Amino acid sequence: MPSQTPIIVALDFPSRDAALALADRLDPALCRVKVGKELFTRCGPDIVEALQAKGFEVFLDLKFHDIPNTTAMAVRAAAELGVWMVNVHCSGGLRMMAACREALDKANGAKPLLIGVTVLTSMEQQDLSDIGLDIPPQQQVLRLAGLAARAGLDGLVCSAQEAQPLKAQFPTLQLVTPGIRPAGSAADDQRRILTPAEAMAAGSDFLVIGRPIAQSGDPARALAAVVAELA
Ligand SMILES: O=c1ccn([C@@H]2O[C@H](COP(=O)(O)O)[C@@H](O)[C@H]2O)c(=O)[nH]1
Repeated sequence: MPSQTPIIVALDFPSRDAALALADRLDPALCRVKVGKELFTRCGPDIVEALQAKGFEVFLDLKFHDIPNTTAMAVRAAAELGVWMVNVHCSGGLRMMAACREALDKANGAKPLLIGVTVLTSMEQQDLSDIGLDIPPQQQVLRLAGLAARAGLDGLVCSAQEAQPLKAQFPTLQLVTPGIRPAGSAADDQRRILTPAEAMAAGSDFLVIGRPIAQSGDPARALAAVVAELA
């Protein structure tokens, strides 16, 4: 049965053994898991299958960003892996996102949620200025969200700091929010952060949490604390 939890634990590890060791300490009823660039590049599709065999729904977080045909075929390949969620960069543009939507709509079998990455949660105003975007992160997020909605995407990756205005303008889009930090946790390289409870109150649908759980001495306890915070 599909899980109802909003929590997605990022398995950012360099090996299959390390990722599966953490998965074994987590309960698929309490969280989904995310396979990102490091783990997938080292282990390939096998790691997705191994996590699914343990009962986890998998968010394949490869943030595809390429020309429309290449990205659409990558999204279709992800669907064939049976992942629950897949994502592309909204800055790949409207035609690229629309091509991904069309590829998934034409695919047979279960379709993953198709999510657009807006502005990375590690970025702040200065980072945007550095790449020639002299506007606040929230303005760029809202602009990209409009494109994602036009392309028919199912949701967005954004900071929970933008969840309120996004939900007001795009109520049907699912908001997937990394940059979640329980009170007292280190921000690490994240810049636009909120606590789990703040994020849910702002309108997040899914919370992506990596290091605060994965690098804690007791991941099961760290996950239970987030579950309790949201109860
Ligand atoms: O804007 C984004 C998009 C993706 N991520 C990913 O989420 C996790 C966050 O991990 P933490 O250890 O909780 O910081 C990580 O896998 C990122 O690749 C993101 O942080 N921000």
